[in-house]
Amino acid sequence: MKWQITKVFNFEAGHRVWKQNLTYGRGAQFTQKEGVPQNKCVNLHGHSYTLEVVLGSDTLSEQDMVMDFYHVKNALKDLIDTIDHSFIIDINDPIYQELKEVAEKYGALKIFPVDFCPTAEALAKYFYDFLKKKLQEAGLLGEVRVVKVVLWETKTSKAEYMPE
Ligand SMILES: Nc1nc2c(c(=O)[nH]1)N=C([C@H](O)[C@H](O)COP(=O)(O)OP(=O)(O)OP(=O)(O)O)CN2
Repeated sequence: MKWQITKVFNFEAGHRVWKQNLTYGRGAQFTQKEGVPQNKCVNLHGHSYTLEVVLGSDTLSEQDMVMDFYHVKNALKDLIDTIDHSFIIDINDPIYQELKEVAEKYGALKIFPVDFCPTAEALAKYFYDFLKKKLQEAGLLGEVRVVKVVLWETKTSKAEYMPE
């Protein structure tokens, strides 16, 4: 890709990494020396997320742009507005049904159901797939590619999704 542009979005959301288990699995050997760690991310908690979407193209439009940043913003606007101040929850999470009932009963909990454990990695893929589909529907995929999506969960932790 000759050109790449990046648009940054910020949103607040809660989630819970219900699959977190620090006692086994990939990398657990680095943690075992600390004793039994707490799986703190299984708790309901929130983040000020920063999302970076990178679009690329080998050509510029008649306006000398990969795509106007304004259009990039609008392609994701509805999704960002929906996920902002929501609680992202996996429909396979054992507490999903009860949380859904609480949300319906009190109306003070906006849930954003997904069908994966909402890690930074999985959410980065979610945004990537969403934006790629938008470009596809607009007939733009031949000219413009989603190069990658970066999702910052905290100031020290981010995930990147760049499948191609
Ligand atoms: N590979 C991943 N690991 C973890 C994820 C994730 O999405 N992908 N998520 C979490 C939690 O959601 C957590 O909130 C963030 O974890 P962590 O970076 O450990 O947070 P800290 O604030 O404790 O980090 P510091 O090292 O203190 O900056 C857990 N793991």
